[in-house]
Amino acid sequence: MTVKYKINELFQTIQGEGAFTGQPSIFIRLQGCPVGCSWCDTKHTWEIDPSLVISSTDLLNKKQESEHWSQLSADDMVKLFKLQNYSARHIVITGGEPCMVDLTPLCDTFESLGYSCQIETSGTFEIKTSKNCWVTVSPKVNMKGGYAILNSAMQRANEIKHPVATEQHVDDLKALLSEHNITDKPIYLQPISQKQRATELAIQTCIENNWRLSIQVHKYIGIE
Ligand SMILES: C[S@@+](CC[C@H](N)C(=O)[O-])C[C@H]1O[C@@H](n2cnc3c(N)ncnc32)[C@H](O)[C@@H]1O
Ligand SMILES: Nc1nc2[nH]cc(C(=O)O)c2c(=O)[nH]1
Ligand code: SF4
Ligand SMILES: [Mg+2]
Repeated sequence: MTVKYKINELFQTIQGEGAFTGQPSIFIRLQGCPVGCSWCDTKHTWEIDPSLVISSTDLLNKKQESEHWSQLSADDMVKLFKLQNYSARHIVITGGEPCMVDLTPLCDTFESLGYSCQIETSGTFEIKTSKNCWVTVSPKVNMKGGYAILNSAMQRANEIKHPVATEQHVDDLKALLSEHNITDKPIYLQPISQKQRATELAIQTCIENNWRLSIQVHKYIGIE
């Protein structure tokens, strides 16, 4: 049976975060996340309301963020890329929390067509994806949903991208890296909600630890 995914948004833009910043990318945003980060910038993806299903045409025509979602297979999505004349060759699967479902069939389909894949995940669900998929883990410590970071997610990560606003967030990250024995992965700090204090803290902490800064470039230049 063909797997269908719950999709909140599908659009083409420039990756604004982490190691692939600047890369033209097709974004696929899955519906549903139980993790409950108080500062989450995509709260419209949290609930899966069966009464809010829309067609793929309405999905592509969304003018603003909403809790509406479409049910699409990998092949449906490829047809939409063609319909939209997307030229990006990199696909970012985000959410919501994409790792609540098995992403392997999705990434396999895309990779068989020559696309490269990346997922953005909180590290609180087992990561099921293709071997070559680039995995960005943005670990979520002590969030309302009560989920824990999985060691398997920390080990699978190709990069760790940690949102920060306070010293506590930095301490949480250091403890996590030490607990999971992470010594050789690229670490990015991402200031929460473009706040000046958070940005200053991230800059200072990156310099002290030889980590990298990820500012959400798309928000500064006003693209999706
Ligand atoms: C919206 S999440 C979706 C994917 C997944 N649930 C996760 O948390 O990684 C995508 C990225 O945005 C980051 N993020 C969410 N809200 C943010 C905010 N207000 N400021 C900075 N980064 C934020 C997350 O930490 C994550 O790296
Ligand atoms: N341009 C752009 N880059 C992004 N990188 C990660 C995003 C996300 O919401 O997961 C995101 C997003 O929403 N837009
Ligand atoms: S895990 Fe990701 S999508 Fe879920 S609440 Fe946190 S930032 Fe938002
Ligand atoms: Mg975003």
